[in-house]
Amino acid sequence: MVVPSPHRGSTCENGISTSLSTGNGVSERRTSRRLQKLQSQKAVPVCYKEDPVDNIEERVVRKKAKVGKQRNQNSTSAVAPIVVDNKIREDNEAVSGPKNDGCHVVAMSVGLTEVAETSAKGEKSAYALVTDTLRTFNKHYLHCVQEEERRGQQAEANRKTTKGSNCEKGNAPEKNISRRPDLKAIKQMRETNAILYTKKQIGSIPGIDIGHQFFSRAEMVVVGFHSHWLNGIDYIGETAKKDYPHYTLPIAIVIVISGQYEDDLDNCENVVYTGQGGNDLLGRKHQINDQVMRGGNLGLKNCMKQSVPVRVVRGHQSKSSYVGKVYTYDGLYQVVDYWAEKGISGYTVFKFQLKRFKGQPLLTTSQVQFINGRIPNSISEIRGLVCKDISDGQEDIPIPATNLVDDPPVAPTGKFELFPTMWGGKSANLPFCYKYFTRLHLAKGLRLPKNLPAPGCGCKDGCIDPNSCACAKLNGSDFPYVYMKRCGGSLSVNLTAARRGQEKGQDDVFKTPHKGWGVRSWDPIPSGSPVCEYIGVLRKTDELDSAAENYYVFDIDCLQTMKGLDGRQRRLRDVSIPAHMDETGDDKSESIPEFCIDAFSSGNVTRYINHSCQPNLFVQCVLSEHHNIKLARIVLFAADNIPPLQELSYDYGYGVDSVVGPDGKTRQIACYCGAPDCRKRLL
Ligand SMILES: C[S@@+](CC[C@H](N)C(=O)[O-])C[C@H]1O[C@@H](n2cnc3c(N)ncnc32)[C@H](O)[C@@H]1O
Repeated sequence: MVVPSPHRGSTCENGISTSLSTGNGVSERRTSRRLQKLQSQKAVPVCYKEDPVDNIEERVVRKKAKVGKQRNQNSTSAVAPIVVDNKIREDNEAVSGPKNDGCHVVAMSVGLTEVAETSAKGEKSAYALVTDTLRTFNKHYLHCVQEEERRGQQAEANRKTTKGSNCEKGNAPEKNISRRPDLKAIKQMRETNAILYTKKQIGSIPGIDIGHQFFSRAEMVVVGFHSHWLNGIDYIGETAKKDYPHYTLPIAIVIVISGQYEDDLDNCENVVYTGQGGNDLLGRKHQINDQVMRGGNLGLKNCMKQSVPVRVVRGHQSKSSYVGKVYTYDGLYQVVDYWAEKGISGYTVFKFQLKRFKGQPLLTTSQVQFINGRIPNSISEIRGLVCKDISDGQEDIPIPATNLVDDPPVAPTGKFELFPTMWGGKSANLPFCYKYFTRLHLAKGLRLPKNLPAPGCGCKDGCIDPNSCACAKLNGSDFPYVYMKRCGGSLSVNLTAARRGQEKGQDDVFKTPHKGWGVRSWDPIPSGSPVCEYIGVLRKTDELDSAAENYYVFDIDCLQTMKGLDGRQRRLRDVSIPAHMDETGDDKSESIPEFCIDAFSSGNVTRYINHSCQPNLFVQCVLSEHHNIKLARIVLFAADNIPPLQELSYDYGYGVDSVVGPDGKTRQIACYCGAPDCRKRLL
C-alpha cells in the first residue's frame, strides 16, 4: 500500500546549496556546485587533454555549455525509501525486465522544507503561498496517516493477544481508532498558525483560480477557502460583525456541491442547492429532519438580499479511486431565489437558486472534463496522436505522443528540435539516433567504483515503524514520501506501483507551443508519489562530449541538494550521512558530482519533462543495494496533488547567464513555464 505523502522539500533556491547574492537583495541561482568549484579553481589543472582550448577559464566556460545541466540542486534530494534494482546496463546492452536481488532500501536524511517560490522582488505570490500551505498540510497529513497505521497495527496486535483470554477491564483492545488523519493534520496546522487565510473572505481568494482542484475537504480548510471540513455552507457569523460592519450577518461565502443532498439540482450554470441541516450525514443522502432558517441557510438568504457573491465548489469522484473525491472551484455565483418546500423524504428543506456570474472562465467540472482538456478513454481517441507509443512497447503502459501545435503534426524524434542555433544551424543535418531505454545503461568503458552492499531493513509485514525500520532510521526516523509495504523490490516496478496503485496509469508526451515536447499524466498523481526515474546513460561528468550542447544531462549530486535545504541542514545535525555511504572519504561539502545521467541520445519519458519556476515535481536521489551517493539514482516525485493533464515539471535550477556555449557566448533561453512567479529566463 502506498500513501500519498507530503512534499518535503522545496523547489527553487531552497534546493540549491547556496544562493549567490547579487548585492541587490535578489538571490542568484547557481548552475552547479561542480561548475562553481571549477570556476573558483582556475589555477587547478583540470584535465581536458583533448581540448584544444589553452585557457583554462575558457575551458571551464565551454565545459559549462557542454554540460547543459538539469541540475537536481533545487530539489529535495532526499534518498527516499525506495528500492533500486541497480543493475545498470552497459550501453547498448539489451534491455531486459527488472531484476530484484532482494536488497533493501537505503534511506538518507532529508529535512522538511517548505516551498520557496519567490518573485523577482523576493515576495511570494498568492499562488506560491497556496502551494506552500498545501504542501505543509500534506506533510502533516502523511505523518498523521503513518501514526494511524501504527495505531492500527498496535490495535490489531492487542486484539490478537487478548483474543481468547478474559478481556479484563483496562486490557480491552484499543477502540475508536481515528480514521481521520486529515482532521488531525488540520488541527496541527491550526496549532502552528499555518492556515493561510484565517479571516473569512468574500468573493474570490488570491491564489485560487477557477478550475483549482482540491484533493480533500481538508485542503480547502487549511487554505482558508472553506473553513469547515464537513458542512456544505461556510458563512461569516454574527460574531464577526466588527470585521464586516457593512453587512447583515450571517452571510454565506462558499458552498460545496457534492451530491450529499437528495434534493440538489445542478445544471452547472444554474444550481438549485438544498440548504443545510436535517441530513443524516451517513452518506445515505436522506433528510431525517426539517431544516431551519439559520446559520448557513440564513447566510445564503442574506447573500441574496445583499447581492453578495458565493464561491461554488463541486465535489466529484476522481477517475482514480486512489485519489478519491476531488473538489473543483467553479467560480462565483449569485443567489437569485430561495424558498422552502417539502423535500423527497417529506421534511422541510430550503432551496436556494444560484446563478453563475457571467464573464468568468468556462466551467471545468465534469467527470471527464479537466482544466486543460478532455481525458481520452483510450489512445485511439486522442486528438493529435502522432505516435502510439514512444517507448515502442518497452513500458508496460504505452506512452503516446500528441501534437496539436505543428502543421503538419510531427512526432518526437528525440532530436533537439527547438534550438538549431546550438548546433551552429546544422541541426537538420545531424544524424540522430534516439533510443528509448527503461533502465540505466553504462557508458562504454565506464569503470564504476566498487559499491558496498546495503544491508537494507529487516522489517517483516511492511515497514511501519520509522523508529525500528533501518531505512527510515537513516532518514531521520521518518518515512519521507510514501509508505511501501516493504522497502524491497525493483525501483522501476515500485515506482509504477506506487504511483498508480491499482489503477491503470497513463502518461503522454505532447507538443507545447514554446517548450518543445512536454509530459503530462492522464491520472491524478497524489502528492509525494514517485513519478518517474531519470533514465539515460550513466557517464563521468568530465567525459561528456565537449562539442555538443546537451540539455539532457542530470548531475548526480545528492550532497549538494541536501546541503542546500534549510530543513535538511537542520535534520542533518541529527542524522549525519553514514560514513559507509561514501567510501572516498572526501570532504562532502566540497565534493563535486562525478557522475551524471545523460539522456540526450537515450532515455525514458523523463527526458521530455520541462522546467517550471513553480513546478509540481521535485527531485530526490535514491540509494539502494549500495550506499554510494555518487551513484544515486534520480527520481522525480509529485510535490503536489497533480490533477490529470497538468503538465509535469520540475525546476532545472539554472542560474541566469550561467551557461556558455562552445562558441563562448552566453546562452539565453526564455522561460515559458507560465507560472505566476516565473523568473522569465530558463538560462
Ligand atoms: C530536457 S529538455 C525537455 C524536453 C524538451 N522540451 C524536448 O522537446 O525535448 C530541456 C529543454 O526543453 C526546453 N524547455 C524546458 N522547459 C522550458 C521552459 N520552461 N521554457 C522554455 N523552454 C523550456 C529548453 O529548451 C530546455 O533546454
